[in-house]
Amino acid sequence: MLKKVSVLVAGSWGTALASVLAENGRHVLLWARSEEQVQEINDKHTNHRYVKDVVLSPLIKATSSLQEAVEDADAVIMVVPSSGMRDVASQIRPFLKADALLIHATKGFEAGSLKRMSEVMAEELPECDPTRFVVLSGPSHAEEVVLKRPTTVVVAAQDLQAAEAAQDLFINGYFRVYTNADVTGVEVAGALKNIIGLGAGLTDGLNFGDNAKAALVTRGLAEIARLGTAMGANPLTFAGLAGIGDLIATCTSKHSRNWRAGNQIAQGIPLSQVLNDMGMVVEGVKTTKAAYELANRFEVEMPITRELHNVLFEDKSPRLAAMDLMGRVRTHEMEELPSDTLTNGWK
Ligand SMILES: NC(=O)C1=CN([C@@H]2O[C@H](COP(=O)(O)OP(=O)(O)OC[C@H]3O[C@@H](n4cnc5c(N)ncnc54)[C@H](OP(=O)(O)O)[C@@H]3O)[C@@H](O)[C@H]2O)C=CC1
Ligand SMILES: O=C(CO)COP(=O)(O)O
Repeated sequence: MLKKVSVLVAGSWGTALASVLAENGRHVLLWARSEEQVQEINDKHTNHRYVKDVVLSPLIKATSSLQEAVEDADAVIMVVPSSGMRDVASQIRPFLKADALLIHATKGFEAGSLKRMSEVMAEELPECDPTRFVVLSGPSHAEEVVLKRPTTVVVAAQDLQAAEAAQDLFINGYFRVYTNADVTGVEVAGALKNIIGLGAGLTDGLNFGDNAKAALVTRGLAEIARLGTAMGANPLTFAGLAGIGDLIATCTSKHSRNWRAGNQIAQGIPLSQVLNDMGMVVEGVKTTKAAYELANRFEVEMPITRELHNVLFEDKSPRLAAMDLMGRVRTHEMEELPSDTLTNGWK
């Protein structure tokens, strides 16, 4: 039985996941970095900056002490942005129980090392049992989860028991949790969908229309699956909730910070201003750079990622990027399949 459950940190998604746990009758300890936010959560049961107009369950208690949050915890849910994962993981190392269930819900890679979040956690928490690591991902905007709107996610772990423990912890009538064994696929899909979400915001901002967005999502999925498979993922994972599911949620929703960032860039607002004004994490920007580097490392073709990289970091005009994508050398739709498979239909 998982008695003590903690969530790190009290941003939008951490607060939403804490609310699901509280709905399931769990007492949750939520780590927040500022004393002011801790007081707001404990005294007013709100977290206005990250989840507006929502009254939180009294079962959620906040603390600014990582030690208090993690010591003796049976399950720790890591929801820090990818840029802070290594630092937070190293800070909790002295306090964490070796057999704690460690679930992360972060969508990104570590900049520079290009490591997946579970790899970063494993490096910083060598005493922890790697079979207790779980990733939670899928189409799940915090704004809807805190309103108890029907949502589905997937939890992946090497070990079925760990995945099922995470499933038991979160599942309820509005939050349906599936299991999957493909940790790499679920992490890669969750990170890379944000690039396509940024692209969808750009596409909509340029009024390219529905055909263009359908093309972006479909061809985006093809290049996500191409890189993911090269990194060792099961290609079928990309047809699931962490893949196509989250692409749909991110590319069609105004809740998406990545979509909104792309949309604002299309209006000519500089990237630095977009990120500054958002006041929340936009993982897709750093992930575009990481995926561009991973595509080079694994020698995988990722034309949408490459063009977005050029728009975000090389000052290329989004219209020219779109023209260059449309003008690429003609190819078979399933170009990654072996060449005899590609020609089979014509024999
Ligand atoms: N929002 C959503 O709907 C979903 C988000 N996710 C993923 O969850 C992760 C967190 O995103 P989200 O909660 O939305 O982000 P928010 O922008 O809502 O909140 C960010 C939180 O992270 C804290 N933080 C920022 N930098 C660091 C750091 N270096 N170390 C520790 N904590 C830090 C902030 O603290 P402070 O306030 O003190 O600055 C804040 O609590 C991302 O990877 C995102 O992709 C996944 C699914 C859904
Ligand atoms: O991952 C998410 C929904 O599944 C949230 O997306 P954004 O980070 O773009 O808001």
